[in-house]
Amino acid sequence: MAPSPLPIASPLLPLLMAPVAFAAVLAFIVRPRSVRIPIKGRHVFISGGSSGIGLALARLAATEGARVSILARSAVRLQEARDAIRLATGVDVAIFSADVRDADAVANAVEEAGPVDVLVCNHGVFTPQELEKQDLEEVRFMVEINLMGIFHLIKAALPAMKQRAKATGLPASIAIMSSQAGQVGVYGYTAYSASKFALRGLAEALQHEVIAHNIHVSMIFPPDTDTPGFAEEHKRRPDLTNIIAGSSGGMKADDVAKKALNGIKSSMFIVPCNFEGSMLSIATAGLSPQSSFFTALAEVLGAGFMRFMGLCFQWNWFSLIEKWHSKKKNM
Ligand SMILES: NC(=O)C1=CN([C@@H]2O[C@H](COP(=O)(O)OP(=O)(O)OC[C@H]3O[C@@H](n4cnc5c(N)ncnc54)[C@H](OP(=O)(O)O)[C@@H]3O)[C@@H](O)[C@H]2O)C=CC1
Ligand SMILES: CCCCCCCCCCCCCCCC(=O)[C@@H](N)CO
Repeated sequence: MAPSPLPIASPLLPLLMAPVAFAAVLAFIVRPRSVRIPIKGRHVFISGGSSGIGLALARLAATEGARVSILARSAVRLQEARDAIRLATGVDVAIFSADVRDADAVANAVEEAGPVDVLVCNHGVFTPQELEKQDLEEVRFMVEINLMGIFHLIKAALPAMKQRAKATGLPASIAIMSSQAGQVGVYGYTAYSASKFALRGLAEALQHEVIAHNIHVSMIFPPDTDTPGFAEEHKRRPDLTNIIAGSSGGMKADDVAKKALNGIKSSMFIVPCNFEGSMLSIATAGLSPQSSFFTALAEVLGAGFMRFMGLCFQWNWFSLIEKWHSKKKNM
């Protein structure tokens, strides 16, 4: 008679079962539950939709059959964007000229546009400079547009979004454009990084408040992206900002738009855009919501190693800063 395999297996069994049990627990606890957010036939409202990443997103959403509204300050650039999107897709987008710093103007535009299903808060300004050299006016400019402007948009759109989500039974989305400089502070970006980090607190708290209304919040974290805004920024960016931002590979606006829209559709809270961005997102996962089991697993298993990688990057950056200063002294 063959010996029973049980006596050998029994001490090993719990050991083998532990990872499976852990994975099951993780799959059970991830919140909010992931949903698919449809784009076709829905109203997508994009601030800063007349240029760069916002324009690429507007074009993509129009291609996918959404009704698209874009908002920005310059009426001329809005008209040009509308023409370019019509040429590329045959679709007409609605345009709204308003400054996001003006809460009333934003509320009027949002009301005129009609209830929104997917709100993309994408507008933003970036004028890098060492804080000591930067005027407070410029700091205020960035905070007022990049942070307060987002509050104005969300406050204006939320009531009708809630009603619409309830009436249609379809999940809605509020997406916020941050930056990798909103995950790690970067030389030359004191005001910009502050304005972008702040959005994370806003987004995490907001997700708690709107989940019961079937609204999902997404934060998008692009690296340097080839856009008209970036071309302007690049002219005046301090050397060290260029070097440190270069740690993450640059992207095209269309590719960022694709990543962003896919992230929005699968209701991801954190949406990284490139490989470095995925590492950065694991290293800075903190207490953010996570609806993907696989990403949650990568975060839990990768935490220690990614912290180590983060320290290596900081070591590198501080060495570069030190070298840059000693080179300047010798010149
Ligand atoms: N390009 C990059 O390297 C990166 C960009 N980002 C972020 O992505 C977003 C888009 O950037 P990008 O496409 O490069 O920017 P662009 O400068 O190319 O476009 C910015 C858009 O925002 C609008 N906008 C700016 N200020 C206001 C305002 N006060 N009121 C209303 N609309 C406004 C602009 O229109 P108008 O001027 O007519 O108002 C324009 O449509 C920003 O939030 C930026 O911080 C994040 C990481 C990297
Ligand atoms: C585990 C560790 C992972 C490490 C990877 C780190 C890479 C960080 C680089 C920071 C890049 C900041 C770009 C800001 C772009 C931007 O917002 C401006 N162009 C303004 O628009």
